[in-house]
Amino acid sequence: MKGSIAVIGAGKWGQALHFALSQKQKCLITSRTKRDIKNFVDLDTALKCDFLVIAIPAQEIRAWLKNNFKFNNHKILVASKGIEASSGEFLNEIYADFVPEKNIGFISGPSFAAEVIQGLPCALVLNSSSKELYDDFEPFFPNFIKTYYSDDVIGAEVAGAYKNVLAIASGICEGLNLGKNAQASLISRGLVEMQRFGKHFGAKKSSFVGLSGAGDLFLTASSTMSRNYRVGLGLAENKSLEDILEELGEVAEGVKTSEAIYNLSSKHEIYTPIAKEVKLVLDGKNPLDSLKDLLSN
Ligand SMILES: NC(=O)C1=CN([C@@H]2O[C@H](COP(=O)(O)OP(=O)(O)OC[C@H]3O[C@@H](n4cnc5c(N)ncnc54)[C@H](O)[C@@H]3O)[C@@H](O)[C@H]2O)C=CC1
Ligand SMILES: O=C(CO)COP(=O)(O)O
Repeated sequence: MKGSIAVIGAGKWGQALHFALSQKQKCLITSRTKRDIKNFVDLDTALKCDFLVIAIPAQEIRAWLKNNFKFNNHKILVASKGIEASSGEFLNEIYADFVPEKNIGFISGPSFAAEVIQGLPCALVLNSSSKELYDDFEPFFPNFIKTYYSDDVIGAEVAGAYKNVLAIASGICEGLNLGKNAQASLISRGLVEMQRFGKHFGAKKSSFVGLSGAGDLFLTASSTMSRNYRVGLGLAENKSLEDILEELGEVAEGVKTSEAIYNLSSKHEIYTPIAKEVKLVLDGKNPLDSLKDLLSN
């Protein structure tokens, strides 16, 4: 189907992107389980589209690609934010086994699905080594989403994944009533930390002070609308991770991504104290001890 577009994955973000991409043209959507959404189709029909937007959780992507995907000259935008914990691979590395680099881009920037699905204003960065891919996708987006182009794929990947881990830390800080000073210091130190981590993998500094880095971090690390922030609040209340995730009922990418960052930082000897403490708390360390270790001399 020439010029046709489909969203794969009908979770919160997939549905919000489907809403946005349906404003100017018909947009199909598919998911593992059938949903009562306009223009819902089966996977085979969706895969016949030229343009795909894939919004499935980071840890599921490799298996999904292996079991379901056959490249047919598609142009693809990846909407997920995370790092695969089992391998430590960034999403662009996973997709590289299935899709040529010039055919793929990665969405980043501050964008709660709950606001996008109401048509509220939002700015997104479409990151790809191919400006042509950006030019192809840009006309699909509605007026309420302002899009920017960046070629810093790894910068967007690191920023989008890392901010989820920092949102957990910030939620812990809030839940422990440690105050706004402590929270602001965690968030700003987190920004420096994610930039240091990203630099190691070739990310550009500018991505961290823009929408993909500071923009998404400030949003996610300061709002109960964020699932990752709510994980932090639950940890501060000494709830078990199992209970927190069951209550959430949606993906919180920071949980597995903290493990990936911890392992990558150990392997590459990168100083990432906040991500490390988040991993330790998720493994059972007392949250207050952890925040004390981060915040006191
Ligand atoms: N919700 C939001 O505001 C935003 C989410 N994202 C990212 O988008 C990704 C998806 O998040 P949400 O849609 O919000 O999560 P969600 O928890 O609402 O939905 C996840 C969806 O993925 C599907 N899924 C899970 N495992 C699958 C598998 N093995 N194969 C196929 N489909 C599978 C589920 O059926 C569900 O429809 C995450 O990486 C998240 O970080 C990015 C920006 C905003
Ligand atoms: O990435 C997001 C907003 O940009 C959504 O964050 P959460 O997954 O923490 O809700």
